[in-house]
Amino acid sequence: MADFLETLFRPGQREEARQRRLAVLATCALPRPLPISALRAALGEELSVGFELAEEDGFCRLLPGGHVEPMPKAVLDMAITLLDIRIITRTLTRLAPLAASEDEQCLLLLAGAPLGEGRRRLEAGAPGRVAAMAPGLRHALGLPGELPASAPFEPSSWGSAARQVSALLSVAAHVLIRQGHWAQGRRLMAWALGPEGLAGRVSPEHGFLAPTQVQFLLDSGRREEGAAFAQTARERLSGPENTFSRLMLMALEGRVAIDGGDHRLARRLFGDAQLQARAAGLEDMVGLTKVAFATLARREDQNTAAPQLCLGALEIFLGDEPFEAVALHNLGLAYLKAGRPLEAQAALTRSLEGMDIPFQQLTAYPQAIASDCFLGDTAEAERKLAALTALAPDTPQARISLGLCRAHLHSARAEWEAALRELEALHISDVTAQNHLYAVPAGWLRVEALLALGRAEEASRVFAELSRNLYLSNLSTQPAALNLLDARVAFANGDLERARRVLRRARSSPEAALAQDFELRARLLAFKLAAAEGKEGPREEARRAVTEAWDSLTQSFPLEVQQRFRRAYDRPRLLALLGLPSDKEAAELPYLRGTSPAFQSVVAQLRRVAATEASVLLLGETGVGKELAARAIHDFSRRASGPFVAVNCAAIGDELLLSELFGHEKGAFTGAVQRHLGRFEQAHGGTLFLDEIADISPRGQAALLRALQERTFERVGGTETVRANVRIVAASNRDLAEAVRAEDFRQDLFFRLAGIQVKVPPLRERGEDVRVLAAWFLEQAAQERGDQPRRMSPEAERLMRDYAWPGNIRELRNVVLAADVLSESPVIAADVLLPLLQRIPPRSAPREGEAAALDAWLLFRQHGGTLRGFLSDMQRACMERCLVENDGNIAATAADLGFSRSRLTQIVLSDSDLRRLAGRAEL
Ligand SMILES: Nc1ncnc2c1ncn2[C@@H]1O[C@H](COP(=O)(O)OP(=O)(O)OP(=O)(O)O)[C@@H](O)[C@H]1O
Repeated sequence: MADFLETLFRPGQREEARQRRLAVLATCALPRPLPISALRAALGEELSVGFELAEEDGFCRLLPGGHVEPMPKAVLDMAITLLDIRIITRTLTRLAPLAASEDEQCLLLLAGAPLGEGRRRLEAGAPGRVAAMAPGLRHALGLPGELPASAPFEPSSWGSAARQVSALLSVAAHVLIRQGHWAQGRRLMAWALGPEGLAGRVSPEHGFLAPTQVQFLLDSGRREEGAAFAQTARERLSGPENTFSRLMLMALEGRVAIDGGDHRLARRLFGDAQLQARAAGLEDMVGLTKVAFATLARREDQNTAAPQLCLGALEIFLGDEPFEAVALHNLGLAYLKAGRPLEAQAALTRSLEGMDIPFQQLTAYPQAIASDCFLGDTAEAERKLAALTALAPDTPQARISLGLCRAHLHSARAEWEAALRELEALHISDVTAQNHLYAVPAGWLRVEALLALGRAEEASRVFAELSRNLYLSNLSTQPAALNLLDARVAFANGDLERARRVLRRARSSPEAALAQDFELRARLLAFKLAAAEGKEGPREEARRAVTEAWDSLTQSFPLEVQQRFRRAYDRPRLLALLGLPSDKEAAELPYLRGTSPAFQSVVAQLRRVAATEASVLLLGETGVGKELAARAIHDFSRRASGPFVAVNCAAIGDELLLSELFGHEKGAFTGAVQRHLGRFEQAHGGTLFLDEIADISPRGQAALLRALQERTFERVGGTETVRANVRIVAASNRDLAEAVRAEDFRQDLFFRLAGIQVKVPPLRERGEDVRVLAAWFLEQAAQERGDQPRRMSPEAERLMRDYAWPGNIRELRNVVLAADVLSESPVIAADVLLPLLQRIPPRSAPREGEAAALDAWLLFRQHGGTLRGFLSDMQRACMERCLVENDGNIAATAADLGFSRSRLTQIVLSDSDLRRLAGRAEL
């Protein structure tokens, strides 16, 4: 799953696409023709093929003599929209040294980083023309100083360079907006365009600014203004050089049409835009129209088509990070709608990496955090909140977005009062009221919080406000979910009749079946309604339906997600509400079975250790369930919502172990094509399970010890010190203390790991558990078959009870599953089971010929140590016996034992007891 999108990104093609855009940006920013060699020198090898590709696509002209000609500004939108903001600022700053004059240089610097070096030079009062521009720029950039009396920019005084100046200042405005400095960006844009501002003169020259302007208006909730402007701009930008801008505007107009419920208009606009994009060879635009169609498909509940369209767009957007992010974001939303929350979470999380435009980030983060919270992954939600806090500009929108994220987190932890406080603070803001991207989720969460707090009347008021604000103007958004909320509010207010009616309406909507937990919530409400009526029949039926909905919602989740989800959703409360016996095992750790006192005492120990942060060492024979015990420690602990990462130390060769544990930097060794995060970093906020720890090499032991002592480490090939907050649980089926004595394992590392030791007993000491576990494995097999579980016959049970289970639960599981497959009847007979237990004979009724093996086995069991220790003791016992039988004669004993005389002499000499038994004359 984690890699499901990887295949879409082909590094080679990404690079070419990026170079081409970089070349377009450089060509547009040139004040006059410049040699390609100078540009390459300034921008580095990054542009080895960029200019040729840009020329092939008609975005740039190469003059004889290897010069690049400046391009009309109309193509600049391609570059600015499709490049990462960091690349734009770096490129323009690098071009600055190529400027012929101080003012040109200042302009390039200003365009690249409007609040950086260029601005500092202006403040210092650059000479010449730039100095003359200073008052206007100071005003536009919000610097203190006198306001210019009238429009300060007069293009005519700049002659032929005016276009250049205005374009570069517009780029600067664009950069400001993308960095989140909206007010300054807009002021600068208006000033750069002269007295009429953008709205007054959408000339082909400045066409590239129109989509940004529209996007800005839409994202700040001014939809009508944005749509009107998009239409005017599109009509004026009719020339072929403005195709990209025009198509962008069409896509944006379509977005407004969707929001207004006019799907036909949206479909026509997207269809036309796609046709024209194909005709003009603008592949990226084709990708964008696919995303637009996906939005439409999502709204129309085409839950298979919507993700497909986004995946198609992703394939086109090779190398366009910001656009890949848009496609991934939409993919996430499509998966949410299609009831695939795990995929949604992955796509939404990935999308955040490539987003560099604040207004996108500010809306995308709360959505991604909501998907984490739904799955109970509060650790991930917190990580995102911290990232957003670090990057958010200090604007009203950013404050709202952060507040919304915090409210999601509070709600996920059932801290309803705190959630409500956050939401009420948002509610008073004008920006929230204007912008449905914030108003909808905020209103929704408020209703949920009020319902949870039992403040039904207020919930009703807030709900009315929410539906009035949003749904009267926008009927196309989630009617089923809204109706369900409406029904829940009605029920809370005691209006059962209305609750029933609205619930019916909600469930009749085709979208109802899939959306997140809609079905579960709807059935829960139906149950409450039936319970309120007091009729036992419907009540029973509704109760069964709720359990079924729960199972179907959670069945596709991996184990750890189920754990988190269960906690987040509070299943025990759900069960209590249904009046079902609280299935203790299911509500806690469903995967850990066993009723024997020996096992229950281990579970109690695991619970106790889980409450601490100490390192734990799990000991026990192979297959006793050490990994499961480690997982249980994680799930019982406060880290449960964080990751659980397991590493089998024996399975990884020494050379790979360090990079596996600590990660590596790109280029650290052959094949290290990318930075790779090691298991320590992957387990940040959670638990790292080191299995088979006794098999770790001395080098690995030293590195591990350092990481545990210092709580920091470096990635292989890197110098940066990395800190990961992990709890370590290690396991071994060898006696680790013995390994320390034999100097196979470092004592200092042993003490670090074995803060607390827990011994998991072998199955043969867990009596009842054999039967309990066998029944559980049979039940699982039956579930997979979709059938009734088989049972063991009493003889088969006896056979299992008497068997020694050297491979413990793993062996039991394999045997039971094999018997399940082999058995033709619903009751598994002893003769089906017996051949499966033959590998090592059972303790009782040994069969002829196998008695010796059984003796050896029993002797080994009595010995109680390791096999190596047992064999060496056996060898010694045989020698003693043989020496006695041969009256201390070394030659005869050696012959009996199959040793050479000299080897036996050597052994006997090194052992004082044996020496005593051997005749003195012999040695
Ligand atoms: N209490 C239990 N309830 C249900 N299944 C169990 C239990 N304990 C172990 N198992 C199952 O037995 C198998 C072996 O368990 P696990 O891998 O945790 O053992 P281990 O001690 O770590 O083995 P090894 O030492 O070989 O690594 C797994 O399939 C696990 O799911």
